[in-house]
Amino acid sequence: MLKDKKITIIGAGKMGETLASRFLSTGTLSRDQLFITAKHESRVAYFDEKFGIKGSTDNAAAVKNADIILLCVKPQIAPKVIELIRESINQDQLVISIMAGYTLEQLQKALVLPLPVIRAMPNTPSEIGAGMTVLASGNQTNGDHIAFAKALFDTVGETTVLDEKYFDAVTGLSASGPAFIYMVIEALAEGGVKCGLPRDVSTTLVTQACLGAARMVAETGQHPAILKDHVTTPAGCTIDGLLKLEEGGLRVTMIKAVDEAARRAKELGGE
Ligand SMILES: NC(=O)C1=CN([C@@H]2O[C@H](COP(=O)(O)OP(=O)(O)OC[C@H]3O[C@@H](n4cnc5c(N)ncnc54)[C@H](OP(=O)(O)O)[C@@H]3O)[C@@H](O)[C@H]2O)C=CC1
Ligand SMILES: O=C(O)[C@@H]1CCC=N1
Repeated sequence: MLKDKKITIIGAGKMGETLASRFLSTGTLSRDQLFITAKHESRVAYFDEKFGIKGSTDNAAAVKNADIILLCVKPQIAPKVIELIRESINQDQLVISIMAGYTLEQLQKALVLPLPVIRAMPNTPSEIGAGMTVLASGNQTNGDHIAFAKALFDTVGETTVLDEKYFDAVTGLSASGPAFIYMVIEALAEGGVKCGLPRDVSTTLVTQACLGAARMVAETGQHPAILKDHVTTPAGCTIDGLLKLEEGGLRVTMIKAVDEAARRAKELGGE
């Protein structure tokens, strides 16, 4: 489906690189199908050296021959960047934005022409094909546009389509979530070190505990609370650890972390 499509990534930073490298490594796209832009020439040169993907700092020229334009700049500079490209885009092209907080309505207004637009919210585990992407589409899109977006993001992990009203929550949980989990992994590994484990062993053990626990939730379909109860032997050791987590307010803190990230995501679109 994507074999003859040309894709321009506007703003090839961390996420642009994550997506491009996966598109290439899975054979979904060839380097000739990809083009990138960045602010600095050094970043453009980096993409050429590392992936053989050509690029430039000229956003308007970069979108002209693309079938799909993937907007990966920060939401704060979206109005400026869209103003640069909008006169070079036509209705045969599909615009996909991964920008946090920047709504389909804002995107459509900034582009002026009624163009097919899709919002996508991926996350960094996309780099290894373990990503999660949520899609929402604008009112000019048809089934083909959604199928293209799905085919693209299916190569980086799981994909689902949701109403746009959920996007700030999706951003706070699914896109920011990996950072929260890395912090948990880091902290638990420190716990192992505190108890005398070598650091590398500690990190391996906590990583496997996280992978195993995540797979248990995904594959057994059981509620996490039930799975937690299976670990927690009466008068055993786990309950003492859980008590410390409750004393430290882990659950409240986690809920607030997602809520705060979602609140900030919403705010980003208006800056
Ligand atoms: N990081 C994440 O986990 C996720 C991020 N997102 C969204 O992805 C987007 C990018 O985030 P991220 O990759 O982390 O950010 P980065 O800061 O790594 O990337 C932004 C890129 O934009 C480029 N850029 C800046 N100004 C311009 C310009 N005028 N024209 C063209 N390119 C420009 C920068 O170029 P240069 O390198 O030359 O400075 C940089 O490469 C954001 O909108 C974010 O909300 C969505 C989901 C997850
Ligand atoms: O922190 C951010 O703003 C971006 C969007 C979601 C994940 N990273």
